[in-house]
Amino acid sequence: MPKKTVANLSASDVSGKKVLVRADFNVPIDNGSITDDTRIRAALPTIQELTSKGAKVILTSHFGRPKGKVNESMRLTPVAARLSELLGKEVAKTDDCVGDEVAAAVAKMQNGDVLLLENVRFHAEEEKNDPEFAKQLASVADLYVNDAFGTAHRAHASTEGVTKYLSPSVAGFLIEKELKYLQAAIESPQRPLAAIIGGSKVSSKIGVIETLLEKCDKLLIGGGMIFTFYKARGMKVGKSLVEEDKLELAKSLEVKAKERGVDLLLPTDVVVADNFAADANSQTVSVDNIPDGWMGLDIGPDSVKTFEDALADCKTVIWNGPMGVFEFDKFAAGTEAIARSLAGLTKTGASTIIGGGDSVAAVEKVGVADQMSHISTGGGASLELLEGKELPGIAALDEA
Ligand SMILES: Nc1ncnc2c1ncn2[C@@H]1O[C@H](COP(=O)(O)OP(=O)(O)O)[C@@H](O)[C@H]1O
Ligand SMILES: O=C(OP(=O)(O)O)[C@H](O)COP(=O)(O)O
Repeated sequence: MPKKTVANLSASDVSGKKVLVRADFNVPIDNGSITDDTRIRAALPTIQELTSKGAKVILTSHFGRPKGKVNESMRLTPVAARLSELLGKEVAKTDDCVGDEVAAAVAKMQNGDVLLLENVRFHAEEEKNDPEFAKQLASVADLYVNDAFGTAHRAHASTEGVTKYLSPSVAGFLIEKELKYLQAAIESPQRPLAAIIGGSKVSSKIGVIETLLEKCDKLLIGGGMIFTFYKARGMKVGKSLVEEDKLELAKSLEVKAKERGVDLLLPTDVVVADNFAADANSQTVSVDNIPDGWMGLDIGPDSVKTFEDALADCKTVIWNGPMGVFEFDKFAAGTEAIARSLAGLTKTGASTIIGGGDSVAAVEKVGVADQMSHISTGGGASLELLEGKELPGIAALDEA
C-alpha cells in the first residue's frame, strides 16, 4: 500500500505546527568527529521542506546501541553541530529526549526552527516500544514524519509506537526514495535483473538469496559465502570460511536455481592467502585447486570477467556485500572491479542499486558512489525489504 508522504502535506497542514521527525543519525563517529555524514545529508530534503513551510521541526534519532542507559560517547552533540552547518542555521539540542527540558525547549521554538532531541536509545523503553514512552515522545508534537529508513525495520517507540499518538503520520522524502528504488527493483524491474550477493555469512543472507531466486534472472554470488557452496559440492576449500550447518541449504539453493531457470553464478577462480592478514602471501587458483591450509579471500580475474559478461546486458542490478576482504588492498580487486563494472552499467541506462552496508564503503573507496542509480542508507533495512518483509516503521504510517 502506498504511504502518505511529506509531499502530501500542504503549507497549512504544517505551518506553525510542531512536527516530530524520526531520522537515522546513526553515523560513524571517530573521536567525536563524524567520518561520514551521508545519513545526515539524506535527511535534509525533508527537514528543509518542513521548515520552508513554517513548521517547527523536532528531530529524534538513536545513535549506536547504548542499551537503555546514558552513554556519554553516544550523545548526538556532533550531529547537532553538523546539522547546523548543513542547514546554515542554529540547531539546538536537548540533553534528553523526553521530560521538562524538552517541553521547555519546544515551547521556545519559532516557526522554521529545528531542535534535536538526545539519543532516544538512552531509554530502554525505546527498543521495547513501550506505549507510555511513545506517548511521552509524541506529547510535544502535532504530527509525525518518519524519514529513518535505516531503522525502519525496527518496531521501536520512535519508529512505530508514536504513530498511534500522532496524526497524520507520514513518510519523509528519504523513505519515499528508498522505497521507489528498492521496491521497483524487486517488484517491477527492467529485465534482465541481476543480483550480486557477497559478504561473509550465508546465514545472514539466506533470506534474501531465497527471495531473489524467485525474482532474478541472474544471481551472482561472491565473498566468503561461496566456500559453503563449494564444500556442499564436495570440493576442498582449505581454511576458507565455511558454515558447516548450511551445507544442505547451499545444495538446495543450487537445485532451486536450476528449477527456476535462474543463472546462479559462482566464481571459478579465487585469490587465496596463507593467513587472514593484509600482508599474507597470496596466489590465484582455480576453485577446484585450493591448497590445504590456504583460505580464499577474493574472487579471481577469470571470475571477474565471467561476472562482467553476465552483467553486461542487465537492465537492473542489485548489489549487497563485497566480493572479498576488500578492507585488505591485496584482496580488494574483485570488489573494486565489480564496483567499476556497475558504474559503467549505469552509463548504459541500467538501474544500479547498492543495498547498504559494506558495499557502500566499497563503491566509495573506488570513487564511483556518484555513478550508481541508488545507494541505500540502510543495510539491514534494505536487506529486509529485498527479502519481501514488511518494515514496521513504514507499515505504521498513514496510507495515501
Ligand atoms: N572470502 C572472504 N572470507 C572472509 N570474509 C570475507 C570474505 N569476503 C568478504 N568477507 C567479509 O565480509 C564482510 C562483509 O560482510 P557483510 O556484507 O557485512 O555481510 P555478512 O557479514 O552479514 O555476510 C567484509 O568485512 C568482508 O571482509
Ligand atoms: O546502522 C543501522 O543499521 P545498518 O548497519 O544495518 O545499516 C541502523 O541505524 C539501525 O541500527 P541498529 O541495527 O542498531 O538497530
